[in-house]
Amino acid sequence: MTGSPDDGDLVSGAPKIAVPDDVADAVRTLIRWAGDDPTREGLIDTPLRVARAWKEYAKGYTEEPALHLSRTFEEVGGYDEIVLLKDIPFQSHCEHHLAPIIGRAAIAYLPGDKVVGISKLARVLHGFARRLQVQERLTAEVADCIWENLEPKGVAVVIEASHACMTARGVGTPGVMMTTSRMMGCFRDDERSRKEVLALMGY
Ligand SMILES: Nc1nc2c(ncn2[C@@H]2O[C@H](COP(=O)(O)OP(=O)(O)OP(=O)(O)O)[C@@H](O)[C@H]2O)c(=O)[nH]1
Ligand SMILES: [Zn+2]
Repeated sequence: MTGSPDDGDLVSGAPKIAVPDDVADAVRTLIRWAGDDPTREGLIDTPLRVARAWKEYAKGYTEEPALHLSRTFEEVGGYDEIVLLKDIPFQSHCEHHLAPIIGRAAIAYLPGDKVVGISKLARVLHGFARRLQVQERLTAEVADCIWENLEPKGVAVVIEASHACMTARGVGTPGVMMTTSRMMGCFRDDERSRKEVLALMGY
């Protein structure tokens, strides 16, 4: 593979991965298309930075989020109520414009026999968020992953996010938030359970 693994003047920050020449060229083309000169000093290293940044934004493609749920605990002192992690910040990118989606998620489940370390719920969210997404699919993927792997009695996922494709361009509506939810099991079928989980989430 051709590319630039150890660019001398990019010495700080995260370890530098090699960037294939065609990827850097694509960024140069985009800069030129945007109206600037990719050979001017301030933009010389930008193609490498952008390419590496995209590997971070898209880190989810290199992981299988379900694996975060493989270590479960079956003995949690008879706890059989809702477990909720809320206000989980996340970042994603919309698949239509490659623009940032910045939001917060609330993820709840009513355990069956399996309970998972609480950080794992956020790991599952990030595993799906660090891909090109639409918010509806992100919401569904997180809920389905928990449903299939923890076999709980219910799963509820609510995501609120701001889409830069709506705030920084296009319709131009800063501050507008999109809300999506997915309810499964008791949270879908039983109105009291759904009300309880939504109240715990603050809705
Ligand atoms: N349902 C949904 N739509 C999204 C999401 N992210 C972006 N969009 C929308 O995707 C649509 C793409 O519409 P197009 O008409 O193909 O693209 P566009 O001409 O750039 O549209 P505008 O954003 O209205 O300028 C836009 O309405 C976006 O607001 C998302 O997560 N879910
Ligand atoms: Zn978009």
